[in-house]
Amino acid sequence: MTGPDTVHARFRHAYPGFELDVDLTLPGTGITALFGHSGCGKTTLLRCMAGLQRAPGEMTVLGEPWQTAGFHKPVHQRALAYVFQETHLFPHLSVRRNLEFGYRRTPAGQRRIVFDDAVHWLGLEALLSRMPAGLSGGERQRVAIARALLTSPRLLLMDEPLSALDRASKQEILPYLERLKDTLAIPVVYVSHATAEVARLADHLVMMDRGRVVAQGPLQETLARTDPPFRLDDDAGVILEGRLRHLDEHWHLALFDFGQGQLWLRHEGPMRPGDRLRVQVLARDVSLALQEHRDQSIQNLLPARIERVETDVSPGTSLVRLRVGATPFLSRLTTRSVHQLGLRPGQGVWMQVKSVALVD
Ligand SMILES: Nc1ncnc2c1ncn2[C@@H]1O[C@H](COP(=O)(O)OP(=O)(O)OP(=O)(O)O)[C@@H](O)[C@H]1O
Repeated sequence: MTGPDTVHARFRHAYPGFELDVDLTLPGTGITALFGHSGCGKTTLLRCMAGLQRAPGEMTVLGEPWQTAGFHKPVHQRALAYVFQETHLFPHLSVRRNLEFGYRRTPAGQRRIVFDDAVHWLGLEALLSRMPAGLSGGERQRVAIARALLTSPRLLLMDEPLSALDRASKQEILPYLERLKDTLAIPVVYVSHATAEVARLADHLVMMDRGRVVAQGPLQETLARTDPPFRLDDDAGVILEGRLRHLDEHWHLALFDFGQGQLWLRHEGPMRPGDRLRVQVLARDVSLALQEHRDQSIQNLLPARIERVETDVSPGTSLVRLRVGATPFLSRLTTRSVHQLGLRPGQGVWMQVKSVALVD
């Protein structure tokens, strides 16, 4: 399905020993994460979308054809920005001049992003007169992203933009990317290996395996899929979105409301009631009981219904897919427990959640 509010990409391309064959329709706003093991074809797909890699197929961006059976819009005529792991800033130009380079590339009548807005969104006010060599890795990447935005793209492609940064720089830049996600009204396709990054930023997820799309959809539903090859081994779990309802200062706990239920999490850092949060609940932190046991240490106890019981990565463990209202959860149990409790689809159970992590 393609339309004025979507990005449609359909490509086939072969390298020796590798074949890309995808047909994707992505939302026209928000961040779509392209996720998958090394070598599954993420960068090749991005290059096909950009037109840098010539491949038979189709590409339509918000109703505008970039590629059809008999037409290939030249790369330089596409309103497209590409942010890489390496920033490719001009070393001899100040931050301001680097940004102006992006800005001036777009004719005045086609500019949709104001210079000062991009500077503000990426927090670059104090860096404008600096030279790239004197910037930290995170600062350089912020400049590269602002420069890309100042070309007023209709599509932003980001290929592992944080992977060259250390943990501290990643933490520094993530809030800026989050802010952009809420401000920008264009589609962003974001390649990443890191589940934490995907969990924090993406709205939509595309999982790839050996050149094929194996799952795609809204982040929460797609991350919670249990059927191979989507399964995320140790990272299997779900992401919940909701609001902070209440802070219990005495016990240093925060009550998180995901619409269909509530969970306690540790009160960390600055938080205020009403704040929107994303939290991760890993399958290994969820256990199940047939009755409501209040006489145990786990604070988070929720009634749930079993949807499916699946074999796991090893035969000794099973993955149970559940729902609390409409919200999916996963629980990793030993296969012996599944048999002893007689767990089966449709059954009502009590879900005990040992730990809930704020996605940071
Ligand atoms: N120019 C090329 N010539 C031949 N084979 C290529 C070329 N570019 C990529 N490949 C192969 O195509 C496959 C997909 O590569 P691609 O870089 O798209 O994967 P990826 O998912 O982005 O990997 P990573 O996460 O490691 O960056 C790999 O097997 C790779 O070796």
